[in-house]
Amino acid sequence: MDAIAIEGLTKTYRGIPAVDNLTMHVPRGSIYGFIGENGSGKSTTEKLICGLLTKQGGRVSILGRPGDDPLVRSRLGVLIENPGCFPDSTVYRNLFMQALNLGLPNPDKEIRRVLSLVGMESAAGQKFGKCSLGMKQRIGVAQALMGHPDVLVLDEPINGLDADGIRTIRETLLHLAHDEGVTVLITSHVLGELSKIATHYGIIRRGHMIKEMTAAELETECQSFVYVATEDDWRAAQVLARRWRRVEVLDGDGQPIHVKSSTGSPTGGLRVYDALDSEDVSRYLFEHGLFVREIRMNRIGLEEYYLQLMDEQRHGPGARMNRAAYYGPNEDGR
Ligand SMILES: Nc1ncnc2c1ncn2[C@@H]1O[C@H](COP(=O)(O)OP(=O)(O)OP(=O)(O)O)[C@@H](O)[C@H]1O
Repeated sequence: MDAIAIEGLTKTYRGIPAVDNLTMHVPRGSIYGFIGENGSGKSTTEKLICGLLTKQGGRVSILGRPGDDPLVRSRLGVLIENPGCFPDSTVYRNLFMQALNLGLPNPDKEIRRVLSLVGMESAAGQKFGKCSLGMKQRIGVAQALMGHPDVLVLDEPINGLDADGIRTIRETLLHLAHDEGVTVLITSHVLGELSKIATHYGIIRRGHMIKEMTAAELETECQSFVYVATEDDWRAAQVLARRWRRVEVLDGDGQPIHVKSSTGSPTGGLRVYDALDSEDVSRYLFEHGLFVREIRMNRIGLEEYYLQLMDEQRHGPGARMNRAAYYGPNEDGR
């Protein structure tokens, strides 16, 4: 059963749709990465799920009950935008008030539990307003975790966190989903981090869900390629493009270099798509007098898959090929 099921959800601001006939299925116990460009409608959707906004149309069901059922609302833990905390009260006091709101029987124990989950025990006595941005984010997550919610809705929870904070939140969410069966709906623009924890994805554009998929489906859809580094990547690209349909030259960060005119720029290897065997590539280069420094099979990740999907949405299928340094049969007069 889905923890969150949405059909035909619609919300307009002054007649302009922010969420447009949206469908969404968040399975129980999943970590659902909700992805989209700025202004695509993620926060609005989350606010509609949590009842912080009124929908104009559609159905939201949470844990099998209508989204506005008070029983269901009490099972949600929410962090959307900034934590709702009083700046002049201590972190402990803020969480204590939250515990009272939720009617928790042992506030002190619960406050210590959630602060320890986000690694913020030492901040209990500090005024919230004096906490750093990253500390506030962690405290916001702690607040959402109070009362052992069944469903967590987290909007950009790792915004402003340092590496240690990101790891702490990652481990906490993995623990909650795996060991306690908590469902997590999470938005983040840090796709590399999201892909370390998400079991499912929903990709939204202009208020409309354009794709829902499991992490395993993403894996199959992400194209595989042979990564190869040579003594002269630009020459190797030209040689390889005679045999394979698509070859990209990468920069030092492993990103495809834009436009073929940058032949002089430093490189970080090549991607050879459609080559099923790295040995084939290696042999072909050797036959053409090129020395291979490194070679392995690899796949594109979530970030590239997402950028490719967005390019295709904007410009139609195949748009990505125009973005990168692309060596193929029609390039360079060959
Ligand atoms: N209170 C509001 N009044 C008017 N328009 C709004 C309001 N809140 C959001 N919008 C508009 O609704 C659309 C969706 O906004 P939303 O904040 O849901 O996007 P988002 O995907 O969360 O963006 P981001 O990734 O930047 O946080 C945007 O065009 C935004 O300008």
